[in-house]
Amino acid sequence: MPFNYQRIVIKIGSNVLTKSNGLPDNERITHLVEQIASIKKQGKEVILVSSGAVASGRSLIAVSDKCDAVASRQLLASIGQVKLINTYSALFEKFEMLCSQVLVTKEDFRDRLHYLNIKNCLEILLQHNVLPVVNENDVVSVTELMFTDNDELAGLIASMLNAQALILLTNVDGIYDGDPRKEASKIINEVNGKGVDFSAFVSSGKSQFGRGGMITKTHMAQKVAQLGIAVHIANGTRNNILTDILENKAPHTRFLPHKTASGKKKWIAHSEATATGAVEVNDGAKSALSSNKATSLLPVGITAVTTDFKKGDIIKLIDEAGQLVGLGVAEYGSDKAREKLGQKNQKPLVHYDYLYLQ
Ligand SMILES: Nc1ncnc2c1ncn2[C@@H]1O[C@H](COP(=O)(O)OP(=O)(O)O)[C@@H](O)[C@H]1O
Ligand SMILES: N[C@@H](CCC(=O)OP(=O)(O)O)C(=O)O
Repeated sequence: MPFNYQRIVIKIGSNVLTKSNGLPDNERITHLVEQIASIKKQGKEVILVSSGAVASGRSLIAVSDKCDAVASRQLLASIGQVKLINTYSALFEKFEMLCSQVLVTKEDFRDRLHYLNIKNCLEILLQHNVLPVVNENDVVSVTELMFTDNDELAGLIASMLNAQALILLTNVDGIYDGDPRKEASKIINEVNGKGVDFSAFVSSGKSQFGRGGMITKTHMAQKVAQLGIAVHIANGTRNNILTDILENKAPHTRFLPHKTASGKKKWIAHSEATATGAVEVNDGAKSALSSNKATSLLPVGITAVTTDFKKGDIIKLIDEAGQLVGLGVAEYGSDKAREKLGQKNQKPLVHYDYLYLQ
Protein backbone atom coordinates (compact mmCIF):
# COMPACT_ATOMS: atom_id res chain seq x y z
CA MET A 1 0.00 0.00 0.00
CA PRO A 2 1.38 3.47 -0.85
CA PHE A 3 1.95 5.98 1.94
CA ASN A 4 -0.53 8.77 1.67
CA TYR A 5 1.29 11.60 3.44
CA GLN A 6 0.11 15.16 2.95
CA ARG A 7 3.01 17.08 4.50
CA ILE A 8 6.51 15.67 4.06
CA VAL A 9 9.93 16.89 5.18
CA ILE A 10 12.73 15.59 2.96
CA LYS A 11 16.34 15.85 4.10
CA ILE A 12 19.10 15.40 1.56
CA GLY A 13 22.47 14.67 3.14
CA SER A 14 25.87 15.92 2.07
CA ASN A 15 26.83 12.50 0.75
CA VAL A 16 23.90 12.37 -1.61
CA LEU A 17 24.60 15.76 -3.13
CA THR A 18 28.35 15.34 -3.33
CA LYS A 19 30.54 13.33 -5.66
CA SER A 20 33.52 11.42 -4.29
CA ASN A 21 35.80 14.37 -5.18
CA GLY A 22 33.80 16.63 -2.83
CA LEU A 23 32.10 18.62 -5.58
CA PRO A 24 28.31 18.87 -6.04
CA ASP A 25 26.64 16.10 -8.03
CA ASN A 26 24.41 18.17 -10.32
CA GLU A 27 22.89 15.18 -12.07
CA ARG A 28 21.75 13.77 -8.73
CA ILE A 29 20.35 17.12 -7.61
CA THR A 30 18.43 17.45 -10.89
CA HIS A 31 16.93 13.97 -10.51
CA LEU A 32 15.84 14.69 -6.92
CA VAL A 33 14.23 17.98 -7.97
CA GLU A 34 12.28 16.13 -10.70
CA GLN A 35 10.91 13.74 -8.09
CA ILE A 36 10.03 16.51 -5.64
CA ALA A 37 8.23 18.34 -8.45
CA SER A 38 6.17 15.24 -9.22
CA ILE A 39 5.29 14.79 -5.52
CA LYS A 40 4.25 18.45 -5.31
CA LYS A 41 2.12 18.04 -8.44
CA GLN A 42 0.09 15.46 -6.50
CA GLY A 43 -0.94 18.31 -4.17
CA LYS A 44 1.38 17.34 -1.33
CA GLU A 45 3.31 19.84 0.76
CA VAL A 46 7.07 19.39 0.77
CA ILE A 47 9.75 21.06 2.88
CA LEU A 48 13.29 20.37 1.78
CA VAL A 49 16.17 20.35 4.25
CA SER A 50 19.25 20.38 2.08
CA SER A 51 22.90 20.14 2.99
CA GLY A 52 25.45 20.97 0.31
CA ALA A 53 26.55 24.54 1.02
CA VAL A 54 30.10 23.52 1.91
CA ALA A 55 30.35 21.16 -1.08
CA SER A 56 29.08 23.88 -3.42
CA GLY A 57 31.61 26.32 -1.97
CA ARG A 58 34.36 23.82 -2.66
CA SER A 59 33.50 23.95 -6.35
CA LEU A 60 34.07 27.72 -6.40
CA ILE A 61 37.10 28.50 -4.29
CA ALA A 62 40.29 26.84 -3.01
CA VAL A 63 40.76 27.33 0.72
CA SER A 64 44.19 28.31 1.94
CA ASP A 65 45.95 25.81 4.22
CA LYS A 66 46.24 28.55 6.83
CA CYS A 67 42.46 28.57 7.40
CA ASP A 68 41.31 26.59 10.44
CA ALA A 69 38.37 24.19 10.15
CA VAL A 70 35.77 26.68 11.43
CA ALA A 71 36.92 29.54 9.20
CA SER A 72 37.12 27.32 6.12
CA ARG A 73 33.58 26.00 6.76
CA GLN A 74 32.34 29.58 7.09
CA LEU A 75 34.09 30.62 3.90
CA LEU A 76 32.89 27.64 1.85
CA ALA A 77 29.33 27.73 3.16
CA SER A 78 28.97 31.47 2.69
CA ILE A 79 29.94 31.20 -0.98
CA GLY A 80 28.40 27.78 -1.53
CA GLN A 81 24.94 28.45 -0.14
CA VAL A 82 24.40 31.08 -2.87
CA LYS A 83 25.27 28.55 -5.53
CA LEU A 84 23.21 25.80 -3.90
CA ILE A 85 20.04 27.87 -3.69
CA ASN A 86 20.53 29.23 -7.21
CA THR A 87 20.86 25.66 -8.48
CA TYR A 88 17.60 24.67 -6.77
CA SER A 89 15.86 27.84 -7.90
CA ALA A 90 16.81 27.31 -11.56
CA LEU A 91 15.84 23.62 -11.47
CA PHE A 92 12.47 24.17 -9.77
CA GLU A 93 11.72 27.00 -12.20
CA LYS A 94 11.70 24.43 -15.02
CA PHE A 95 8.70 22.89 -13.27
CA GLU A 96 7.13 26.33 -12.71
CA MET A 97 7.77 25.99 -9.02
CA LEU A 98 8.99 28.64 -6.61
CA CYS A 99 11.44 27.71 -3.90
CA SER A 100 12.74 29.86 -1.06
CA GLN A 101 15.80 29.91 1.17
CA VAL A 102 15.39 29.52 4.94
CA LEU A 103 18.62 29.55 6.94
CA VAL A 104 18.39 28.80 10.65
CA THR A 105 20.56 28.32 13.71
CA LYS A 106 20.02 26.30 16.87
CA GLU A 107 19.29 29.56 18.69
CA ASP A 108 16.17 30.02 16.55
CA PHE A 109 14.58 27.04 18.28
CA ARG A 110 15.52 28.18 21.76
CA ASP A 111 12.48 29.98 23.06
CA ARG A 112 8.87 29.57 22.12
CA LEU A 113 8.68 33.00 20.43
CA HIS A 114 11.62 32.37 18.10
CA TYR A 115 10.25 28.89 17.46
CA LEU A 116 6.86 30.27 16.46
CA ASN A 117 8.51 32.87 14.20
CA ILE A 118 10.14 30.14 12.13
CA LYS A 119 7.00 28.02 12.19
CA ASN A 120 4.90 30.95 10.94
CA CYS A 121 7.43 31.72 8.22
CA LEU A 122 7.38 28.13 6.93
CA GLU A 123 3.58 27.94 7.14
CA ILE A 124 3.14 31.11 5.08
CA LEU A 125 5.53 29.77 2.44
CA LEU A 126 3.56 26.50 2.26
CA GLN A 127 0.27 28.37 2.07
CA HIS A 128 1.63 30.17 -0.99
CA ASN A 129 2.68 26.90 -2.57
CA VAL A 130 6.37 27.75 -2.20
CA LEU A 131 8.90 25.01 -1.50
CA PRO A 132 11.09 26.04 1.46
CA VAL A 133 14.71 24.92 1.15
CA VAL A 134 16.09 24.91 4.68
CA ASN A 135 19.73 24.67 5.73
CA GLU A 136 21.71 25.55 8.81
CA ASN A 137 23.16 29.05 8.68
CA ASP A 138 26.71 27.68 8.66
CA VAL A 139 28.24 31.13 8.50
CA VAL A 140 27.18 32.01 12.04
CA SER A 141 26.59 28.53 13.51
CA VAL A 142 29.94 27.54 14.87
CA THR A 143 31.13 25.12 17.57
CA GLU A 144 28.56 24.59 20.33
CA LEU A 145 25.95 26.67 18.51
CA MET A 146 25.82 24.09 15.71
CA PHE A 147 23.20 21.40 15.20
CA THR A 148 24.70 17.92 15.47
CA ASP A 149 23.92 17.69 11.77
CA ASN A 150 21.12 18.47 9.35
CA ASP A 151 19.24 15.34 10.49
CA GLU A 152 18.68 17.06 13.82
CA LEU A 153 17.49 20.18 12.02
CA ALA A 154 15.16 18.13 9.79
CA GLY A 155 13.69 16.38 12.85
CA LEU A 156 12.99 19.74 14.45
CA ILE A 157 11.33 21.09 11.31
CA ALA A 158 9.18 17.95 10.88
CA SER A 159 8.01 18.18 14.50
CA MET A 160 7.42 21.91 14.30
CA LEU A 161 5.28 21.61 11.18
CA ASN A 162 3.34 18.53 12.29
CA ALA A 163 4.52 16.71 9.17
CA GLN A 164 3.24 13.18 8.61
CA ALA A 165 6.58 11.96 7.38
CA LEU A 166 10.27 12.72 7.48
CA ILE A 167 12.44 11.20 4.75
CA LEU A 168 16.18 11.16 5.40
CA LEU A 169 18.19 10.55 2.26
CA THR A 170 21.70 9.27 2.81
CA ASN A 171 24.17 7.12 0.85
CA VAL A 172 23.11 3.68 2.18
CA ASP A 173 19.81 1.83 1.74
CA GLY A 174 18.82 2.23 5.40
CA ILE A 175 20.00 0.92 8.76
CA TYR A 176 21.74 -2.42 8.49
CA ASP A 177 21.94 -5.01 11.25
CA GLY A 178 25.74 -5.00 10.81
CA ASP A 179 28.46 -3.25 8.88
CA PRO A 180 26.74 -2.05 5.65
CA ARG A 181 29.86 -3.00 3.65
CA LYS A 182 29.52 -6.68 4.62
CA GLU A 183 27.36 -8.90 2.45
CA ALA A 184 25.82 -10.69 5.42
CA SER A 185 24.36 -7.45 6.78
CA LYS A 186 20.64 -6.96 6.14
CA ILE A 187 18.51 -3.83 6.11
CA ILE A 188 16.18 -3.42 9.08
CA ASN A 189 12.87 -2.71 7.35
CA GLU A 190 10.84 -1.55 10.30
CA VAL A 191 11.56 -0.10 13.73
CA ASN A 192 8.64 -0.09 16.13
CA GLY A 193 8.91 1.21 19.65
CA LYS A 194 11.19 3.45 21.58
CA GLY A 195 14.45 2.65 23.27
CA VAL A 196 15.77 0.27 20.58
CA ASP A 197 19.53 0.10 21.11
CA PHE A 198 21.29 0.30 17.76
CA SER A 199 24.77 0.64 19.20
CA ALA A 200 25.53 -3.07 18.74
CA PHE A 201 25.46 -2.83 14.95
CA VAL A 202 25.60 0.84 13.99
CA SER A 203 29.14 2.13 14.06
CA SER A 204 29.91 5.67 15.10
CA GLY A 205 31.99 6.25 11.96
CA LYS A 206 30.68 8.79 9.49
CA SER A 207 30.63 8.67 5.74
CA GLN A 208 33.07 10.79 3.73
CA PHE A 209 31.21 14.11 3.88
CA GLY A 210 28.68 13.36 6.66
CA ARG A 211 28.68 15.17 9.98
CA GLY A 212 26.53 13.28 12.48
CA GLY A 213 26.67 9.66 11.34
CA MET A 214 24.08 6.88 11.53
CA ILE A 215 23.92 6.71 15.33
CA THR A 216 22.63 10.27 15.62
CA LYS A 217 20.18 9.53 12.79
CA THR A 218 18.73 6.57 14.74
CA HIS A 219 18.35 8.62 17.94
CA MET A 220 16.63 11.44 16.14
CA ALA A 221 14.42 9.07 14.11
CA GLN A 222 13.17 7.30 17.26
CA LYS A 223 12.38 10.57 18.94
CA VAL A 224 10.52 11.96 15.94
CA ALA A 225 8.57 8.71 15.41
CA GLN A 226 7.56 8.84 19.05
CA LEU A 227 5.99 12.23 18.36
CA GLY A 228 3.74 10.68 15.69
CA ILE A 229 5.81 11.24 12.54
CA ALA A 230 6.86 8.34 10.29
CA VAL A 231 10.60 8.43 9.54
CA HIS A 232 12.08 6.80 6.43
CA ILE A 233 15.86 6.40 6.05
CA ALA A 234 16.77 5.60 2.47
CA ASN A 235 19.40 5.82 -0.23
CA GLY A 236 19.25 9.16 -2.04
CA THR A 237 21.64 7.94 -4.71
CA ARG A 238 19.10 5.37 -5.99
CA ASN A 239 17.03 6.42 -8.96
CA ASN A 240 13.40 7.35 -8.22
CA ILE A 241 13.98 6.85 -4.51
CA LEU A 242 11.47 9.47 -3.32
CA THR A 243 8.62 8.35 -5.51
CA ASP A 244 9.43 4.70 -4.76
CA ILE A 245 9.37 5.30 -1.00
CA LEU A 246 5.94 6.88 -1.23
CA GLU A 247 4.72 3.97 -3.34
CA ASN A 248 6.20 1.65 -0.72
CA LYS A 249 8.45 -0.16 -3.15
CA ALA A 250 11.95 0.94 -2.12
CA PRO A 251 14.25 -0.98 0.20
CA HIS A 252 14.75 1.19 3.26
CA THR A 253 14.23 1.53 7.03
CA ARG A 254 10.94 2.89 8.32
CA PHE A 255 10.32 4.03 11.90
CA LEU A 256 6.64 3.55 12.61
CA PRO A 257 4.86 6.62 13.99
CA HIS A 258 3.39 6.48 17.49
CA LYS A 259 0.44 8.42 18.75
CA THR A 260 0.55 12.09 17.82
CA ALA A 261 1.81 14.58 20.38
CA SER A 262 0.60 18.19 20.69
CA GLY A 263 2.60 21.01 19.08
CA LYS A 264 3.77 22.18 22.48
CA LYS A 265 5.00 18.69 23.45
CA LYS A 266 6.90 18.50 20.16
CA TRP A 267 8.69 21.74 20.97
CA ILE A 268 9.50 20.54 24.50
CA ALA A 269 10.81 17.23 23.13
CA HIS A 270 13.54 19.02 21.19
CA SER A 271 14.52 21.42 23.98
CA GLU A 272 17.06 19.37 25.94
CA ALA A 273 19.95 21.63 24.98
CA THR A 274 18.11 24.75 26.10
CA ALA A 275 16.58 23.40 29.32
CA THR A 276 17.61 25.70 32.16
CA GLY A 277 16.74 23.84 35.37
CA ALA A 278 16.71 20.26 36.64
CA VAL A 279 15.01 18.19 39.31
CA GLU A 280 15.65 14.66 40.53
CA VAL A 281 12.64 12.34 40.63
CA ASN A 282 12.30 9.12 42.65
CA ASP A 283 11.54 5.67 41.20
CA GLY A 284 7.85 5.90 42.12
CA ALA A 285 7.43 9.14 40.19
CA LYS A 286 9.42 7.73 37.28
CA SER A 287 7.18 4.69 36.90
CA ALA A 288 3.98 6.76 37.39
CA LEU A 289 5.07 9.14 34.64
CA SER A 290 5.96 6.25 32.29
CA SER A 291 2.62 4.49 32.81
CA ASN A 292 -0.14 4.70 30.18
CA LYS A 293 -2.11 7.17 32.31
CA ALA A 294 -1.71 10.93 31.78
CA THR A 295 0.28 11.80 34.91
CA SER A 296 1.74 15.16 35.98
CA LEU A 297 4.92 15.49 38.04
CA LEU A 298 3.97 16.17 41.68
CA PRO A 299 6.36 17.48 44.38
CA VAL A 300 5.87 14.24 46.37
CA GLY A 301 7.96 12.42 43.72
CA ILE A 302 10.76 15.00 43.60
CA THR A 303 13.84 14.33 45.71
CA ALA A 304 15.96 17.37 44.83
CA VAL A 305 16.14 20.55 42.81
CA THR A 306 19.56 20.27 41.21
CA THR A 307 19.59 23.40 39.04
CA ASP A 308 17.57 26.57 39.57
CA PHE A 309 14.80 27.66 37.21
CA LYS A 310 11.99 30.15 36.85
CA LYS A 311 8.27 29.61 36.25
CA GLY A 312 7.78 28.78 32.55
CA ASP A 313 11.34 27.46 32.00
CA ILE A 314 11.92 24.06 30.44
CA ILE A 315 13.47 21.75 33.03
CA LYS A 316 15.06 18.31 32.93
CA LEU A 317 13.63 15.44 34.95
CA ILE A 318 16.51 13.22 36.04
CA ASP A 319 16.18 9.85 37.82
CA GLU A 320 18.21 8.78 40.85
CA ALA A 321 20.77 7.10 38.57
CA GLY A 322 21.35 10.41 36.76
CA GLN A 323 19.49 9.39 33.58
CA LEU A 324 17.23 11.84 31.76
CA VAL A 325 13.58 10.80 32.21
CA GLY A 326 11.96 13.68 30.38
CA LEU A 327 11.55 17.40 29.90
CA GLY A 328 8.75 19.72 30.92
CA VAL A 329 7.67 23.29 31.54
CA ALA A 330 7.91 24.35 35.21
CA GLU A 331 4.61 25.60 36.64
CA TYR A 332 6.53 27.53 39.32
CA GLY A 333 10.14 28.49 40.14
CA SER A 334 12.83 26.46 41.91
CA ASP A 335 12.44 28.32 45.25
CA LYS A 336 8.81 27.31 45.52
CA ALA A 337 9.64 23.78 44.29
CA ARG A 338 12.21 23.39 47.12
CA GLU A 339 9.60 24.39 49.70
CA LYS A 340 7.22 21.69 48.44
CA LEU A 341 9.82 18.88 47.96
CA GLY A 342 8.45 15.47 48.97
CA GLN A 343 5.12 16.92 50.13
CA LYS A 344 1.74 15.38 49.29
CA ASN A 345 -1.30 17.24 47.90
CA GLN A 346 0.70 19.98 46.17
CA LYS A 347 0.20 21.55 42.75
CA PRO A 348 2.13 19.68 40.00
CA LEU A 349 5.54 21.11 39.13
CA VAL A 350 5.08 19.92 35.53
CA HIS A 351 1.61 19.43 34.10
CA TYR A 352 1.12 16.40 31.84
CA ASP A 353 0.22 18.63 28.85
CA TYR A 354 3.67 20.23 29.09
CA LEU A 355 5.63 17.06 29.76
CA TYR A 356 7.67 15.03 27.28
CA LEU A 357 9.06 11.67 28.37
CA GLN A 358 12.17 10.12 26.81
N1 LIG B 1 24.56 -0.31 10.68
C1 LIG B 1 24.67 0.69 9.78
N2 LIG B 1 23.75 0.81 8.81
C2 LIG B 1 23.82 1.80 7.90
N3 LIG B 1 24.78 2.73 7.87
C3 LIG B 1 25.76 2.69 8.80
C4 LIG B 1 25.73 1.66 9.80
N4 LIG B 1 26.79 1.86 10.61
C5 LIG B 1 27.46 2.95 10.13
N5 LIG B 1 26.84 3.47 9.04
C6 LIG B 1 27.35 4.62 8.25
O1 LIG B 1 26.48 5.77 8.33
C7 LIG B 1 26.64 6.54 7.15
C8 LIG B 1 25.50 7.52 6.93
O2 LIG B 1 25.46 8.53 7.92
P1 LIG B 1 26.04 10.02 7.64
O3 LIG B 1 27.52 9.92 7.43
O4 LIG B 1 25.60 10.88 8.75
O5 LIG B 1 25.37 10.44 6.27
P2 LIG B 1 24.59 11.76 5.74
O6 LIG B 1 25.60 12.80 5.44
O7 LIG B 1 23.88 11.28 4.54
O8 LIG B 1 23.63 12.23 6.80
C9 LIG B 1 26.75 5.49 6.07
O9 LIG B 1 27.47 5.94 4.96
C10 LIG B 1 27.41 4.30 6.76
O10 LIG B 1 28.75 4.15 6.40
N1 LIG C 1 24.99 22.72 6.52
C1 LIG C 1 26.04 21.92 5.92
C2 LIG C 1 25.77 20.44 6.05
C3 LIG C 1 25.78 19.95 7.44
C4 LIG C 1 25.41 18.49 7.67
O1 LIG C 1 25.20 18.15 8.80
O2 LIG C 1 25.28 17.65 6.66
P1 LIG C 1 24.77 16.10 6.75
O3 LIG C 1 25.89 15.25 7.20
O4 LIG C 1 24.32 15.85 5.41
O5 LIG C 1 23.60 16.00 7.70
C5 LIG C 1 26.16 22.26 4.43
O6 LIG C 1 25.20 22.73 3.84
O7 LIG C 1 27.23 22.01 3.88
